[in-house]
Amino acid sequence: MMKVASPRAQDDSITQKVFRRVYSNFSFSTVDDDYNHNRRRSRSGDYGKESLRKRGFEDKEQVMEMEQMGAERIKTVLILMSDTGGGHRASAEAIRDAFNIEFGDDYRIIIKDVWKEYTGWPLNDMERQYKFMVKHVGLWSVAFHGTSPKWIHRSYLSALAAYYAKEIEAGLMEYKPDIIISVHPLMQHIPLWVMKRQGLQKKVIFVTVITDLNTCHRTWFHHGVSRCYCPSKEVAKRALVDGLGGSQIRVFGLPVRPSFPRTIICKDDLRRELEIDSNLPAVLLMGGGEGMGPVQKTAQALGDSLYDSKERKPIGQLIVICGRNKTLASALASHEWKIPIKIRGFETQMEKWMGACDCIITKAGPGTIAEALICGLPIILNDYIPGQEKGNVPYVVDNGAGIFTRSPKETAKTVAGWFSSKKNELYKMSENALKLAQPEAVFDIVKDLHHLSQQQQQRIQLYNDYSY
Ligand SMILES: CCCCC/C=C\C/C=C\CCCCCCCC(=O)OC[C@H](CO[C@@H]1O[C@H](CO)[C@H](O)[C@H](O)[C@H]1O)OC(=O)CCCCCCC/C=C\C/C=C\CCCCC
Ligand SMILES: O=c1ccn([C@@H]2O[C@H](COP(=O)(O)OP(=O)(O)O)[C@@H](O)[C@H]2O)c(=O)[nH]1
Repeated sequence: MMKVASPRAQDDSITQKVFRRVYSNFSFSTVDDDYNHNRRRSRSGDYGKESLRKRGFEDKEQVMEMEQMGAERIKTVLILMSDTGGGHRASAEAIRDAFNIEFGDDYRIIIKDVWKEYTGWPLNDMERQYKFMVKHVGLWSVAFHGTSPKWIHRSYLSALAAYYAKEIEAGLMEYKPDIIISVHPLMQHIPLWVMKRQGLQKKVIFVTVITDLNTCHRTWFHHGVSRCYCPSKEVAKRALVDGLGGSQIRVFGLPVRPSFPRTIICKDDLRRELEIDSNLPAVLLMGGGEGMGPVQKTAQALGDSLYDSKERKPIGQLIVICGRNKTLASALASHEWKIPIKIRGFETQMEKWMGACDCIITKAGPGTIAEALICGLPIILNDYIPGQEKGNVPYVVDNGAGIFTRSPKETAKTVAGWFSSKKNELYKMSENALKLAQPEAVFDIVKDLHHLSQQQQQRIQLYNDYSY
């Protein structure tokens, strides 16, 4: 039977234990006492081992943690995501990698679907529900637009927050985060609600990194965040309209894994490594992490259009990345092909496959689009999920980085043209793609977060120094 959780009602819950250990500086006190304790510590001005031991902190772990608090201690960053599609994890990993590159061991990064691990239905099952809904696009469209009004999604999410408060607190606090980053549209309201109830809003920095390029859902915008990182001006405008302040909004771009801009290997080397023909132009065909969209029909149409039946030879080659869609991979593998083809499952080094190809065909997933732009790949968008992906189409097409068509035959004809008589068009679009790319976005985001974290540390220091 389900229980309605009340975070402060019970003594010695897991949450309280974790919460105290992390935030009460060993005084096992309330939040207010925590500040008093800091004041006492600050007055003494001494964090040496001996001094701590004299004060009764004999436990080795306690002494080490006390020492860390006085100095620049390692900060913990908790990134909240869900595998509803492949884009949220990709962005989370991008942020983690950029933190590591920029700040080394100064930050400990944890990527988690806290809902999945700690809560119950419907939060712990979002992947399956999302997969089901996007297969029935009409249903998704109703869910997406029907939940757009603030009063609808707010009240539902608040009810879920109250219901799972204890579990979510435990989930968040287990990792002792100094910074929480949400890269998911449904991970603002609930953690912020919990943080507010625990008085943690001033201690833990909470930011949102939006991973949709244009027509994103309004659940992304929450007034309680320290920052809302928007990937484009279009999203920033929406954030402003939704009432976020200018000081909360930053527009750096969509975070893409640093391996994309930083892997500078020439196409020939990549093709050798991936065992792709080095002379024929190559088109990459994919459909996000789940291998969605008209991939099979498009592959078959390309099998015809990239074969010159007069000369009896291929004019191009095809790489299909099916992601987690195993049915698609086996259907393609059982087909007979006249052109060179590679059929792959879920790939972990997408930058290599993109770097080895000359253009890409994909549904309008924001992650794939942002990565393709960095690789200078002209894009054929062959599908989009209604709602959040709709606006990605004009984002690409209006900027001259690609085209949109749902017809597999037209797609195949366009690629054949690009690989034969219309090479200039391909080249021009590649240039436009590179102009639109924002390879440094993820570094700008982590640098800004570092700055925020330093500012917060200074504020705490000031408070400790002057509040007697
Ligand atoms: C008044 C009529 C209401 C009708 C509502 C009917 C059913 C409601 C059921 C579910 C609600 C669906 C939530 C809608 C908000 C979605 C916000 C959003 O943008 O979600 C996108 C993500 C997936 O991320 C996207 O992945 C893409 C790739 O495929 C791409 O990368 C894109 O860039 C990404 O943004 O979708 C989800 O995660 C949805 C998971 C659905 C699981 C439902 C779990 C329910 C929990 C909370 C629902 C919250 C609010 C709903 C309010 C319902 C009120 C009736
Ligand atoms: O085999 C694969 C297929 C996809 N991706 C990555 O999954 C993400 C897909 O995100 P996108 O927003 O395009 O679509 P979604 O999968 O979320 O629908 C991108 O970063 C892809 O590079 C990957 O790493 N390996």
